[in-house]
Amino acid sequence: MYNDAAKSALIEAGRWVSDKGWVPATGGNFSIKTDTGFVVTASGHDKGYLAPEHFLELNQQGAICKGQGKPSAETALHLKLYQLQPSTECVLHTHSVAATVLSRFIKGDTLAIHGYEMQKSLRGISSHESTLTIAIFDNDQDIARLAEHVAKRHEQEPVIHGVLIRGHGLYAMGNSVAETRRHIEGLEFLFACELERIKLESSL
Ligand SMILES: CSC[C@@H](O)[C@@H](O)C(=O)COP(=O)(O)O
Ligand SMILES: [Zn+2]
Repeated sequence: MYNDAAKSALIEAGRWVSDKGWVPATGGNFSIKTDTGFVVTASGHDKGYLAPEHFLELNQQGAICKGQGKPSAETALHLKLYQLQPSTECVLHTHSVAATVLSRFIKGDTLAIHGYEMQKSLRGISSHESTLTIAIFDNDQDIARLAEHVAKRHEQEPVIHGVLIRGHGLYAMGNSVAETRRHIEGLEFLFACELERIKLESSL
């Protein structure tokens, strides 16, 4: 994808994800692979009101080629996700209430979901009877270290649709912008269902 088209796609994704309430304040960051490297959001902007000047163009190693401001504080995690799954074209990071709370409620390192038809919104899943697993990582302000934890976990169990960062949010990935958006929407629906189920079961 060309840089300008990549920025337009991310501006549109930002409006959509903001309308959903999944990137409050200046939370979230987005990237897309381009023919020369990556485009990533600049740090500290409201992702619902992005404009072309709110992006940096990076080369394949993550060095800045063009753009103003600082690249997202979490750029290293985006780059790691592209490295781990070379078919990944787009990474969108969101801060929904459901992803934030559920990732705190689950004490272990995995969210396991089964029994929901909506699991089929995720690439490669064809039945509600399968178990979808999403890796959960403790939040860390050292993004390079967090990215290394994700890489280590990927060696044991490939990261396919995304990862949860505890008390922080979701990193979703896909082979196109449309697929990444679908993965976010499907996962957010599943997180919300799980939260409702946990609440109901704990009040019985
Ligand atoms: C609202 S604070 C959120 C940030 O700390 C961070 O997690 C985030 O998602 C946005 O960081 P940014 O540097 O703007 O890409
Ligand atoms: Zn974040």
